[in-house]
Amino acid sequence: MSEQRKIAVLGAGAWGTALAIHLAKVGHVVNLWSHRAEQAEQLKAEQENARYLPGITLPKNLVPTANLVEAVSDVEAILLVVPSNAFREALIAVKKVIGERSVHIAWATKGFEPVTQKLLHEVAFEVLGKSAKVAVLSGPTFANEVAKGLPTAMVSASNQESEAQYWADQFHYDTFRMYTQSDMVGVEVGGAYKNIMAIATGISDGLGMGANARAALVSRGMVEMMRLSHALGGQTETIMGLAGLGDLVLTCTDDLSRNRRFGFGLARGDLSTNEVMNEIGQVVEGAKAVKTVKQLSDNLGLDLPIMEQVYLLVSEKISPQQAVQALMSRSGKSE
Ligand SMILES: NC(=O)c1ccc[n+]([C@@H]2O[C@H](COP(=O)([O-])OP(=O)(O)OC[C@H]3O[C@@H](n4cnc5c(N)ncnc54)[C@H](O)[C@@H]3O)[C@@H](O)[C@H]2O)c1
Ligand SMILES: O=P(O)(O)OC[C@H](O)CO
Repeated sequence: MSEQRKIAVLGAGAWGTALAIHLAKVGHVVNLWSHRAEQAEQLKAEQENARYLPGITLPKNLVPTANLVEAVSDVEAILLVVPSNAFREALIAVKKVIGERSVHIAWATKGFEPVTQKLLHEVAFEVLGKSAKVAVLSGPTFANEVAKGLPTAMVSASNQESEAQYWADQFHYDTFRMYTQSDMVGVEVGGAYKNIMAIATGISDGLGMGANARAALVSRGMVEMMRLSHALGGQTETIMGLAGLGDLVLTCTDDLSRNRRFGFGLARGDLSTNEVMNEIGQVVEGAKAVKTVKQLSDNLGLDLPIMEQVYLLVSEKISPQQAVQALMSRSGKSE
């Protein structure tokens, strides 16, 4: 292990808790912040996050708290794992506490800022300043598997090589590999777009469209991801890696994915978008991301047909059958 560090993880949902468990297992001292006081108390009393990761004991060197000042004031690194819509608010609160102190900051949130359509590194630079030490952590990672210590690989991306390496060093473990990257745009587009494609494959599988259709959605979904990444300044090769193809395959093919299950729910055709969301009871980032990407796509004049149908379906403008019909009736073209 690298030297023992004191690290704060902000956000005590499934992913924040799993990452905090991992960092504690590596040997770091970890403060896990929840924005709900009763949840922090429950985590302390039960040594378990019963709602999000039942049956997994929290290590002793993981300290739950609902006090943000307590959580971040004497740590050398902060990892944000709040939903994308709460990202800016959480970062502003952090900035107020740390002031000009130099702290390593990263996030494992996947998505765009819904109101501004910005990628999260753009939000981070706005709040913290262009020279801030920041990184984004992404890749094919179900919280439950990381919390159980199953083998996992991720990427740590930063415009400063030393920052990407810092986070890779803190996470490295015999069950965990963290690759470094410099393409924050590509990594963030991959993490946000795969959720939209997971909704699409959930719908397709929910309708019983078969394995051929699922494979077609995954590969054409990757082409859409590349188009958006390229248009926003990301590199095509990044999309071939863990944060693109890797996460696309994971989320589109396994029912642990909430976005995929959300698609299944929509395919039933008898529930509203909100009703399906409530049934899932956890963050479904793809439902927010598809609205952002639709606006970006219109502004940039991109051809993203699968995203377009997911958008119409999530917005309750068409039925699942109409979405399939629209995709299958498109004119032929070269691959
Ligand atoms: N669960 C996974 O396997 C996984 C893996 C990789 C990335 N992610 C990403 O991590 C992010 C968080 O997902 P999750 O799985 O932990 O979600 P979750 O639904 O399990 O939990 C969300 C957490 O966010 C908290 N929260 C809600 N509003 C908040 C606010 N305003 N301020 C602070 N906290 C707030 C909730 O109390 C809850 O603890 C998402 O962007 C998700 O895409 C999740
Ligand atoms: O459960 P999902 O669909 O939010 O996916 C979780 C992770 O992002 C998978 O990498």
